[in-house]
Amino acid sequence: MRENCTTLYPNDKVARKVSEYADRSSIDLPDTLIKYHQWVLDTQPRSYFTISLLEARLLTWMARTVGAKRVLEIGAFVGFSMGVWANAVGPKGSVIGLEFSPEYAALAREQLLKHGYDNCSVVQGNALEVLPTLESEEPFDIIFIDAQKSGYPAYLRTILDKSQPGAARRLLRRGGLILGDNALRSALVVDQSDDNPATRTVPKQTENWSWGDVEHLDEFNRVMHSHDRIEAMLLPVFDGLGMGRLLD
Ligand SMILES: C[S@@+](CC[C@H](N)C(=O)[O-])C[C@H]1O[C@@H](n2cnc3c(N)ncnc32)[C@H](O)[C@@H]1O
Repeated sequence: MRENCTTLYPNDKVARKVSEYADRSSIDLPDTLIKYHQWVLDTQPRSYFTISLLEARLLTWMARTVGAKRVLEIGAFVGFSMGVWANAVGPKGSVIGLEFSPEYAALAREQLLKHGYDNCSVVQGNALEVLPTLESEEPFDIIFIDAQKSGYPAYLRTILDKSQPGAARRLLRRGGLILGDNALRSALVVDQSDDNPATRTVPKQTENWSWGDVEHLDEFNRVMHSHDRIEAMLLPVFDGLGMGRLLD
């Protein structure tokens, strides 16, 4: 490498081929998860909310690598990524998902069961209020943040506050993972100039998103990187996956 730059792929065509190749060359997912994903694509107007199958493979691989048995997801939508965690932790593990929308929460509960995952529970409510009051008997091994982007810094603060070393009950275990999806948001966090086509294609304001949220994602990434209790890695694939390991 002549300069310190990780150029991912030269153009979209090559990137698509590489993504499909990586998909075929990565950890297998059970048919039931493939069908669940297809159900989301076929039935949900906001199917773009859900993670890709390649990201599902990465999350499965990570969960297995850290021996995760308990996963908390913030922003469950219709439950597909909860199903991914449920498959990864196995029937003796458990997954809790927080979801604001009563309709999505109900669909998530229904579809998780329909696809054979009975080790999941969905808590309906505003995760900004639910997370600080969540009582967990055992700490989680992984917390996956995938709700409204403006909430990421607050979710991170709460996780750290509620995971104090030596506390009788803590949210995340020592060595546990904090994962933040969409940490780069179509690269808008890094580049909002005309060079970035997302400045023309990403809407300024939707139900769960406004351009001002870029600042909150940037704050999340900065705190993940600079906090002395976290070792961070920001992966520039998918829509940016912020990853942090809790050190104490
Ligand atoms: C990107 S989607 C999650 C996708 C899901 N993790 C998946 O991969 O299938 C974000 C979800 O967060 C939910 N959400 C937004 N704000 C929330 C909040 N304050 N508390 C809980 N859920 C919230 C939205 O209703 C939406 O379903």
